[in-house]
Amino acid sequence: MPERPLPLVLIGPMGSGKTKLGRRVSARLELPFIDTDADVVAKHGPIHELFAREGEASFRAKEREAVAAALRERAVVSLGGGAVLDRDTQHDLAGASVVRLLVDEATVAARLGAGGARRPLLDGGGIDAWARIAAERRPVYDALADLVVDTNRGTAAQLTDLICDWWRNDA
Ligand SMILES: Nc1ncnc2c1ncn2[C@@H]1O[C@H](COP(=O)(O)OP(=O)(O)OP(=O)(O)O)[C@@H](O)[C@H]1O
Ligand SMILES: O=C(O)C1=C[C@@H](O)[C@@H](O)[C@H](O)C1
Ligand SMILES: [Mg+2]
Repeated sequence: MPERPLPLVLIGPMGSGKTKLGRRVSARLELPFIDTDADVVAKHGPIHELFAREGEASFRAKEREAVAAALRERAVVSLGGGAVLDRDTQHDLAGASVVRLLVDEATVAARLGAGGARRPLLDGGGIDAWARIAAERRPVYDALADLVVDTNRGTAAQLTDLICDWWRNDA
C-alpha cells in the first residue's frame, strides 16, 4: 500500500507532545516540519503577550491563518492545542493524515512543569484548567483522529517509530 496523505498532522491537548514528536517524525520521514504555534510567534510575538494584548479571539484568527497555510504543505504539522476548534481547520483536516496524541493528567503535570512556552489558558488554573480544557475538547480530537497514540507509555523514539510506520503503511 502507498504512503498515507500529507500533511501528516499531530493534534492533542497542551503538553501531549505534538511539538516534540512532530519534529522527530519529520526528521525521520525527511519532510519539512511546521509548528503552527512557532509560526504565530515568528509573525506576532509570544502567544501569552498576544493573548494579553489582543485577547483570545485575535489569537485564534492569527492561528487560523498560520494553520491554513501549514495545511497546504507536504509536511509534518504540529497544531496548537486549540486549533482544531476552528470549523475551517476541521474541514481542511479531512484530507490529511491526523494523529491524535493522548496524555493523562498525571503524566502531563510533570511535563508542563518542565518549562518551555507559557500557556496563557493555564495561567492561574494549572493542571485543573488543563483537565477541564482537555475534557471539553476530547470529542473534537477523537472525531478528527485517523490514528490515536497513547504517549503515557513508551519512549519518544518508540512513539516516533509507531507514527512513522503507520504513515508509511508499514504498521
Ligand atoms: N513522550 C514524551 N515523553 C516524555 N516527555 C515528553 C514526551 N512528549 C513530550 N514531552 C515533554 O513534554 C513537554 C511538552 O511537550 P510538547 O511541547 O511537545 O507538547 P505540545 O503538545 O506541543 O504542547 P502545546 O500544545 O502547549 O504546544 C516538553 O517538555 C516535552 O519535552
Ligand atoms: O490549547 C490551547 O488552546 C493552546 C495551546 C497552545 O499550543 C497554544 O496554541 C496556546 O497556548 C493555546
Ligand atoms: Mg507545541
